[in-house]
Amino acid sequence: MYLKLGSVPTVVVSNADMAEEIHKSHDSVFCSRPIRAVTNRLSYGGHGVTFASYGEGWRQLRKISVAELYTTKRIQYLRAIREEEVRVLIKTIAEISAADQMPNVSDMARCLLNNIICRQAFGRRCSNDGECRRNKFHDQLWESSKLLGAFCPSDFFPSMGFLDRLTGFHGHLEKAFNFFDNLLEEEIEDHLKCDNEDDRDFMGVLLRLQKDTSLGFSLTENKSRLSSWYANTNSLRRLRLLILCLVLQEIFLGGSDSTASVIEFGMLELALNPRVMNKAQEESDLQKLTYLKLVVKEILRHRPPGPIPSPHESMKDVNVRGYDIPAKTRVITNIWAIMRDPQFWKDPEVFWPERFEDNDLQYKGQDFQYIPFSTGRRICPGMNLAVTGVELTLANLLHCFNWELPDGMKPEDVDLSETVRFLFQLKTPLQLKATPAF
Ligand code: HEM
Repeated sequence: MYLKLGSVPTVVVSNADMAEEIHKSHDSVFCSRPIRAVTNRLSYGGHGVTFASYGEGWRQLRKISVAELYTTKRIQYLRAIREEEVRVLIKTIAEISAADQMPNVSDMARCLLNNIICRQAFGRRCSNDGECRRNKFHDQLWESSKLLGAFCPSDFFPSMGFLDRLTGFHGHLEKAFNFFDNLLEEEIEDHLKCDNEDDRDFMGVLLRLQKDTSLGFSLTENKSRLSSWYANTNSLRRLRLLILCLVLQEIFLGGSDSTASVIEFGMLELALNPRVMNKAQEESDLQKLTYLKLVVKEILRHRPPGPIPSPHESMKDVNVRGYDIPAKTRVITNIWAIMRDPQFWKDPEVFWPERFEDNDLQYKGQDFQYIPFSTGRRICPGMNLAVTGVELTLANLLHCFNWELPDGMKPEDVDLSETVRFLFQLKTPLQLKATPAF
């Protein structure tokens, strides 16, 4: 579908055939990102991985982060952190249910992920010791996520940037992202003071890398733009640190709430489908978790946390199936519609993990009817980290507790409405009754 959103030409991709055409046959043309007010601020003028335009800087940084942060070896290495944090979550839920209260699954999933990501990134938790309850990151991440998905006038009328100031959008943006700037600066200072440049956490890896002059990526070209945000920043080393730490910021924004949403929606679907919950709880081979893996695949199909990922942009004029698409056309891929297309999916509205039993659909973006992590050069690099964390968490929640809707509540009474910001989240936080299983 071709649209003109404001003054911006836009193509919406909402079926698997077209996704293959755009993200496979013509991926080299469509793998860039448009410059938008919010992502420009977040990425200090188009740096980092997630919001950078396609080019040498993006290629290098993506290659480094995939090789250093998202490998199977590193996921294994971080396993102890995930397991410890899930234990804290289980202990907190046990305390809440012992006090005859109901855990707020939505808040707790976010808290769990904030702690896991914080420890993976900086080597420390963001909650009080020994508990998994709402913490200061919740509101900040929520605010940033809201801004990433919010209507911003200059995104549709790029020549009218002044509207962002008049509407107050610019001020909100500065306030929200100053939090991350300060957090990252503090963490860098702390790590440098401790001379913690080993590979225990992502920050340690990045500090090692930024010293490596053989990497050959130039982080200096946009120094003037960066300097306007960092008036005191004039040393090259510091600039390199800031850019590399953007990768950490992206891990927070990309990895925390998205993974937490899968847990939130997963528990919702299981509470609404006791047959599926019982079958997953009865699974005997806890090493393989064959059925739970199908459940996670179905959660990601039925309720993908990023239903409409950050847009791509074409880098030159191109002809796709007879249609001329000019350079700088924005491409929005509607993952949600693709994964509910009745042409590929039987009863797409029904939550039915068994649909994955007889096929070999994988997350890797090769099967264009199933792309919860997108596809092509921009495919989510954190998918294995995310899936491992979701499987571990759900397996423990189901193994340790029986879960039910609150007393007297029927499935049809549950508020299923979602807010779509940058990510899908439930409007009303999910509260469930948890009874210890032993
Ligand atoms: C279940 C959880 C997750 C889902 C469903 C998800 C999904 C996605 C999607 C749809 C994209 C957009 C790709 C595109 O533009 O075509 C993306 C990009 C990205 N994700 Fe994830 N993600 C998840 C977890 C994570 C985690 C845990 C991390 C890191 C720790 C992460 C890091 C990133 C990064 C850095 C990008 C930008 C890639 C680029 O532009 O080159 N994500 N993700």
